[in-house]
Amino acid sequence: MGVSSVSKSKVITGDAGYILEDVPHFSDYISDIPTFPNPLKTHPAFTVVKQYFVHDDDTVVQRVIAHKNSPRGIHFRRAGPRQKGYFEPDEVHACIVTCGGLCPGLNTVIREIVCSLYHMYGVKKILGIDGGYKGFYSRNTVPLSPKVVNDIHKRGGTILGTSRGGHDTAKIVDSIYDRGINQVYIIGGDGTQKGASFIFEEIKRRGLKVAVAGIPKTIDNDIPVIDKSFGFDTAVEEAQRAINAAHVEAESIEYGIGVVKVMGRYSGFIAMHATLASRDVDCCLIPESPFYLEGPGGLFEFVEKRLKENGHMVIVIAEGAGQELLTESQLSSGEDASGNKLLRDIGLWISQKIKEHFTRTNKMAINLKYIDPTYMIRAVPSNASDNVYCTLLAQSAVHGAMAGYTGFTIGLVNGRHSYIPFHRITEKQNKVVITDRMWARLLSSTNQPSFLSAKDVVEDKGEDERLPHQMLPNGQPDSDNLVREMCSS
Ligand SMILES: Nc1ncnc2c1ncn2[C@@H]1O[C@H](COP(=O)(O)OP(=O)(O)OP(=O)(O)O)[C@@H](O)[C@H]1O
Ligand SMILES: O=P(O)(O)OC[C@H]1O[C@](O)(CO)[C@@H](O)[C@@H]1O
Ligand SMILES: [Mg+2]
Repeated sequence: MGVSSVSKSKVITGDAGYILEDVPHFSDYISDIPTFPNPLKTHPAFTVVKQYFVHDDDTVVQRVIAHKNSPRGIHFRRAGPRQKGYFEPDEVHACIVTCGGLCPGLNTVIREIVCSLYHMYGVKKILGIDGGYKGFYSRNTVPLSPKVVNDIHKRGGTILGTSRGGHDTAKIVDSIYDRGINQVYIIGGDGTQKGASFIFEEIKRRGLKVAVAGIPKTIDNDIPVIDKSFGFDTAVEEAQRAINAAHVEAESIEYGIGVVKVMGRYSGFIAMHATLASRDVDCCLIPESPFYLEGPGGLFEFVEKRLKENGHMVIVIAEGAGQELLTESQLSSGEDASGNKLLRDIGLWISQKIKEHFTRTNKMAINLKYIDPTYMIRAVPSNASDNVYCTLLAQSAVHGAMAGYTGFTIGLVNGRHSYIPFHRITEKQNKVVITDRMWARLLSSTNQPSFLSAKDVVEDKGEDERLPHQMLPNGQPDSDNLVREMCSS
């Protein structure tokens, strides 16, 4: 097969400002590649469905709000089954790997990739890679079949195991080649998808007919472009249990304070949504919204006020919040095996600070209970809606690989499953935009201070410096977040 070079990003333009940010396809770098009719054409479940196959020209718009004269804007290729296949079922040798932290729904995605390959396309050779990326070159593989994965969606975690670090592109691609694998399904967060992109580039460089499909996973919901990541709904639901417990503890005792820490290294989505869902939370602290403790408009003043008014309060804090308050020596040093910065337990820190404040000022005898449910939230099986979401993600990934697409991540864009080029989801992180309506809704629901105006005066920081994530490098507002915010309005 002939190998030709392809440009890094595949952009196709059309009339009226239409832009398609397309994903790579085997035909971009392998010539004379044979095609086959999609076996779903004769599958009893699908033959009755009108227009089951996605039209080759179907694309999904990124920004749904448009003005009369606005350009049509960025689109992604619509996911789904194609008439033409680039693999014969018995030629396929697929593998699945899970990397990074745990997230509800991992097992459901594994299960549904296996079942879609097996039951829809008749693929029988499917392997699990044990223990994340390093498992490609340091562990034995696990044979997967519908029987093996039948019940796994009822369990938290990942039956394949996961890990951080150990991404060695050359060794991984050698292992893929040596094992004769030609479809690689990679489930993981931003780091994992960066790793998947390197694997794809190396496979393309070697001219191999191997499809690389990413399924984005992150409990923090910090992957851009997509509407939300799987497991996020489950995490928010599970966080309610901890918040309820904190509320029960706090309201049962005089001047009770419940502090709950949830995950969210750089993005406060779990904290924000759990707060909005609960209505028992008095104050939500997230990484995107700097806060301060002392003085007018500070956290201590608000805690005192709320305790005087209600006799108790609940604080939800994301693990990455308040890092700017820690001194150099207080910041946890070191990184995990993937190079992610290790964070100090901010929930414990803030609890101590509040206790010290009330002891020092002798204003009221508070009773503070600190609950850290972070790993409990992550370890549960996915709820019903996440299960359905995981199923569709898995099916879309399989349809894409069978149709010869590669180097893509599958994701929901404005409610439609789409194939998104890796670079679009790895180039930045999705964050809560605190000047958007959703954060305003939270502030109006908790009636907590925004902590902004006083800080502006004290530190006189420009908006761009304080909230760099709100602007793209070109100075334009972050349209991904605008879209998301608009969708939620
Ligand atoms: N820039 C990178 N290039 C290549 N591989 C990477 C990169 N970043 C991370 N990886 C690899 O991806 C895997 C998972 O990365 P990481 O631990 O950062 O988790 P993640 O996928 O971001 O998930 P999460 O942060 O949601 O837990 C690791 O094996 C790591 O070596
Ligand atoms: O499993 P570990 O290494 O403790 O990772 C914890 C991190 O993983 C995540 O759950 C997902 O990135 C973060 O919220 C959290 O900071
Ligand atoms: Mg990550």
